[in-house]
Amino acid sequence: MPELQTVLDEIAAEARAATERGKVAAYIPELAKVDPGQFGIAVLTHDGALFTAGDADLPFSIQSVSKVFTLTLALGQVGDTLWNRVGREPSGNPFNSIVQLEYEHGIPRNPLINAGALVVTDVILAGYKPREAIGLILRFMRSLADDESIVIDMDVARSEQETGFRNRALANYMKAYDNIRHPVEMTTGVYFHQCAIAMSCRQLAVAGSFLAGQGRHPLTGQKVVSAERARRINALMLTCGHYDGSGDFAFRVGIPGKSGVGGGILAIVPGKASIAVWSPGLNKVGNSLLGSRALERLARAMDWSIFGP
Ligand SMILES: NC(=O)CC[C@H](N)C(=O)O
Repeated sequence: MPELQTVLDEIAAEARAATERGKVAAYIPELAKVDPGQFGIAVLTHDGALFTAGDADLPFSIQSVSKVFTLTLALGQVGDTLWNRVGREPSGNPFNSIVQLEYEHGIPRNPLINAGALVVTDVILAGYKPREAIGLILRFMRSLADDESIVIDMDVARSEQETGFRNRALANYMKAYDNIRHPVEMTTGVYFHQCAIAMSCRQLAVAGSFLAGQGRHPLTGQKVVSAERARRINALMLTCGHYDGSGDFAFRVGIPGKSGVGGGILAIVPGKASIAVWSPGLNKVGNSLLGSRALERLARAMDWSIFGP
């Protein structure tokens, strides 16, 4: 087995030299300003050792990677009753698709597409003011990353607030089926802020590590969720975490992963490691182009695919 640090250094060097880098998300104007030349990667192994390469300490907009963490929070609040309001099947559709909702009567396919994540956020919002729910989510991220310096990028939140008509459409549609219980502006407002949390690869790899450790955080020792819940969240990440690119990601990389349009991906090697990679340029289905490639290369080099060598 090669040295992990050597593999990461090679991957970062290749990424730096890559000419084809994908396209940054432009539908959120603030994200369109991000320099596509950046690349970072961080790996936290099960024994608590951290390895990084490239721009691993630069904060980026975590966007839909936040959906894994809000799902964890919502399951903690309402348990399996969550599944009355959201499904557990891959969508085979783009992350912001609205068509399926009509066929399926306002119940989103899974919690990792926008419609499902809006329901999850609506669940978290119960009993709180929007500001309190945003604080709850941010504190959860800080405690998991063991880092109080994590903040929300308010320019990104505002930018999405100003342009997020599609997400409002999804929320309104589900509200017609009583699957959004708060005013649409409240639920979407909290959702835009959770997406605008800024974190580095290092912080994200640490934050997600409980999913690699059967629910226990390797650095803080905290039991975040049961082993069963960690396993199930990983299963959802594998089948749904890359939208209509989930099959291809499983085929190429072979581990649970969750991407965001900021170009970040959190990937989990159960029992072995938590990985965060970031490169802002996206492929056609909205997943980080170089990030996906880096994970493919890393999983192969370290023999990390859950499907075998
Ligand atoms: N795939 C994503 O990262 C999408 C998140 C983004 N905030 C949106 O709702 O459009």
